[in-house]
Amino acid sequence: MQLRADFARVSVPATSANLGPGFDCLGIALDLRDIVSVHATAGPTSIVVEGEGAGTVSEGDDNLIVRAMRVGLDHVGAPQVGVRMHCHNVIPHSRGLGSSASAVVAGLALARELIRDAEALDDHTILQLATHMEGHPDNVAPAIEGGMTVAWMGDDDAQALRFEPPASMTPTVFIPDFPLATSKARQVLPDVVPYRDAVANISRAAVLVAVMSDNARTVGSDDADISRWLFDATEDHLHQEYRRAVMEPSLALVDWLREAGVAAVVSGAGPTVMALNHVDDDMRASAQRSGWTVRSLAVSGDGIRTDRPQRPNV
Ligand SMILES: Nc1ncnc2c1ncn2[C@@H]1O[C@H](COP(=O)(O)OP(=O)(O)O)[C@@H](O)[C@H]1O
Ligand SMILES: N[C@@H](CCOP(=O)(O)O)C(=O)O
Repeated sequence: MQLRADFARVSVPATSANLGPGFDCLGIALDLRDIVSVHATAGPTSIVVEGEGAGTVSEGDDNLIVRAMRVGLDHVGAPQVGVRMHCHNVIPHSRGLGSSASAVVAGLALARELIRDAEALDDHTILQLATHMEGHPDNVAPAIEGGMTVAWMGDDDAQALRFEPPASMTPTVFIPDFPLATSKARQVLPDVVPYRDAVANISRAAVLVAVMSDNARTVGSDDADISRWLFDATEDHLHQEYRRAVMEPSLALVDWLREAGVAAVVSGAGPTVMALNHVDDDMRASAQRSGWTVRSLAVSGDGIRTDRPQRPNV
């Protein structure tokens, strides 16, 4: 496979996985984007990181975006190139907002922009490669396609359905000042769970998809507003409680918000907390006083965005 271009720029959204009961399955894209540009050069790798991760993420060939880009180029048999990369990062790292999935998807999307036959790295192929790198498909699916996604592992490959959540939905995220690596938050999960917990999660996750896809109605009721089920639909028994010990403040915040009727969940593997329905000003202010960064983020209808500027500025 030959290269088509020697410059590419893409942006990829933050994502929030699980949404409570949909462990390793449900995800939503949020309107917070990392922008990455790359020059293919003959020289050695050089990376400039601005914003999140500046001074901490690798600026060499083991940088996650570069690794993903190389996976993409290898997959299609394209030549490896020297890399001059610029990263403008706004997605917080190790906070449960899918920064690593966004980095992986950005690298693969950059590879697609550089090669002659973009179809060889279509969204389905990027979903496979990115899921393989991440280990689970729930963040990468909305990072690629935007909106809300249901992703699962088939016998051989990852699959995902995408749909548009209600236009009125603007999640609120509560971002703490402490990080938690996803790998660490996965280590505390049990190998087996009680049957009744699995059943509870299946029902909640199914209700959540119905509520979010905005075309369901309550059986035996004339009330067309099903958003009142959002609270029940975000109840989880599979991962959040098991993770309490590694993010006590996050679970305490979830408890506090839920006691007030807010449909709050741990975002991804935490430690960010996300609320799917309204959070009043007093609650926001109170959380802020306790050190949480509180932001309302619209759902991003787009996943990967590609920008083909006239004059590259790497
Ligand atoms: N934009 C990026 N560029 C390079 N590496 C990144 C980037 N974003 C995330 N990473 C890597 O992924 C790690 C965080 O991944 P993870 O623990 O899965 O948390 P999360 O994906 O929830 O933010 C960072 O410490 C960093 O090594
Ligand atoms: N299903 C995963 C989601 C991890 O999301 P992240 O944003 O924390 O990387 C999990 O719960 O481990």
